[in-house]
Amino acid sequence: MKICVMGLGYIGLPTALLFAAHGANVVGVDVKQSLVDYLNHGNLPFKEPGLEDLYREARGRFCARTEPEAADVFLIAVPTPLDPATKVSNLSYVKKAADMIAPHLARGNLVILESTVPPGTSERVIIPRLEKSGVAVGDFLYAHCPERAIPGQTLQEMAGNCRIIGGYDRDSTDQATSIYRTFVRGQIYQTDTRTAEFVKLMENTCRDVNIALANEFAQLAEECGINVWEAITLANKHPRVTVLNPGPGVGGHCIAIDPWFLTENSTRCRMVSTAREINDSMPNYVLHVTRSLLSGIRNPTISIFGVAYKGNISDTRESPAFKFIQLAENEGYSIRCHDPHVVEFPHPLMDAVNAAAGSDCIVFLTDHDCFRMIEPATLRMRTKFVIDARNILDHEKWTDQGFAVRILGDGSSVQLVPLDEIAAPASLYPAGSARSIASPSPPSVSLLSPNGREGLL
Ligand SMILES: NC(=O)c1ccc[n+]([C@@H]2O[C@H](COP(=O)([O-])OP(=O)(O)OC[C@H]3O[C@@H](n4cnc5c(N)ncnc54)[C@H](O)[C@@H]3O)[C@@H](O)[C@H]2O)c1
Ligand SMILES: CC(=O)N[C@@H]1[C@@H](OP(=O)(O)OP(=O)(O)OC[C@H]2O[C@@H](n3ccc(=O)[nH]c3=O)[C@H](O)[C@@H]2O)O[C@H](CO)[C@@H](O)[C@@H]1O
Repeated sequence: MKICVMGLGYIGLPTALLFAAHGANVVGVDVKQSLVDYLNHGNLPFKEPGLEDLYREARGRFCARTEPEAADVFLIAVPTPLDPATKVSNLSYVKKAADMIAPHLARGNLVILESTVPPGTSERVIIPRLEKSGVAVGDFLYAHCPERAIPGQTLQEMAGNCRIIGGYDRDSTDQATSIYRTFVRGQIYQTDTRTAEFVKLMENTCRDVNIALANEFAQLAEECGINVWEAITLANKHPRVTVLNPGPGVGGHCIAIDPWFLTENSTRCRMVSTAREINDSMPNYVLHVTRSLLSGIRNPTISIFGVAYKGNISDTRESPAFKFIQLAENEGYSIRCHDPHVVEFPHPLMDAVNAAAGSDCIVFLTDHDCFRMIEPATLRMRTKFVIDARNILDHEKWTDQGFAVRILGDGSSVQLVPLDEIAAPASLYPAGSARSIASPSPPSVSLLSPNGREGLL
């Protein structure tokens, strides 16, 4: 069997290699000549556990090209971004991919759309473009098979997760099912194309709404003076409750985007757009917390630890760090960035020691495991503030080194400071002192460590 995979990114490349490693002859197509050359020289453009081994297994049955060619199966995995101005899906890449396939399409071929699209896109947009080949749908087979693997565990999930296959007709659904069966170990559920499109968007919208709820709980907890992390742990003891984790915002290529795809044609959506609004406002909230800590410090510098959109990956797409940095720079803060996983970022990336040197506050935006290993004693800060927006640190380790730690959602560590208790200017205290955080003008909050004793402002 010959499969032509359109788009060799985070989804298309692993999918192409999985098919090739399981016996298919795969032509991977990407419009980026440089990527095609890079792959054909044996290189991989991004890291993902198991991908190098898979590439070795696929060797001999995978090649990269810039143009499609005749095949039994065409699989589309090109981007479907959101237009930032209109919050409407940009379908130009899937349209182009369908147009590129059409001249090679023959009776009996199967076309699979893996890209995430608004409900109805297959019938209204993709199939009519494929029919320009002169072959009618029904004579070629068509299925939407949304991809649901999570970055960081892509290969494991592509093979192990259950799949939804939405065929144009019975034959399309069954053919697509048997093709995925070559490497999918999970259950395969069959449906129609429009339902498959809708299910994919529902899944990510459900997660977005639940994260928004957690983010709202975090802000409420701060107002109530309690620790949301403890409260979530306790609430989750209930057999029918699962509260997710609050954080500095929702990033990535999917969760921040797909809810808009679901609602773009509707006039009835309230909860979905409110959830988006809450999650999109979290960088503002973290900056608001940062601002209240740094008020009164002259020419303050913020060190951002973690610019990837989530822990232990290098992907920065839609990362909350972008908004936080832009807002902070617009307010005049100097910014330094550190992220050991990320290779390319518009802001210069430094090692931890340099990113923290002379800084006034470290803001942990990403939950990389390696951040837990940082030794605070090695960091030479001007003012020892830490904001843990993911609740990942060993807070006692940091407070022992004189840092005042503010945990997102921990209202038990935030107290109003009576004016006569405001600390003296930072410069009066030696570096390393737990009381080295101060301002000539009063900050509105003070900090206690989780045990309420150390790191007091
Ligand atoms: N990344 C994820 O975690 C993930 C998970 C589930 C679903 N998805 C969906 O899968 C689709 C692909 O996402 P991705 O993350 O792999 O994108 P990506 O940006 O990593 O890769 C897409 C690739 O397609 C190429 N391309 C663009 N137009 C093309 C064309 N006409 N012909 C051939 N190649 C073309 C681009 O050059 C790029 O290399 C999107 O719809 C996305 O929403 C992504
Ligand atoms: C339904 C689902 O699971 N879909 C997954 C999702 O993959 P993802 O990597 O985008 O998803 P997340 O890990 O949820 O991260 C998103 C952002 O939310 C933040 N976050 C997360 C959990 C939390 O409790 N609190 C948070 O604040 C996190 O830091 C990050 O910024 O979409 C893919 C493409 O469609 C799917 O294929 C994949 O199955």
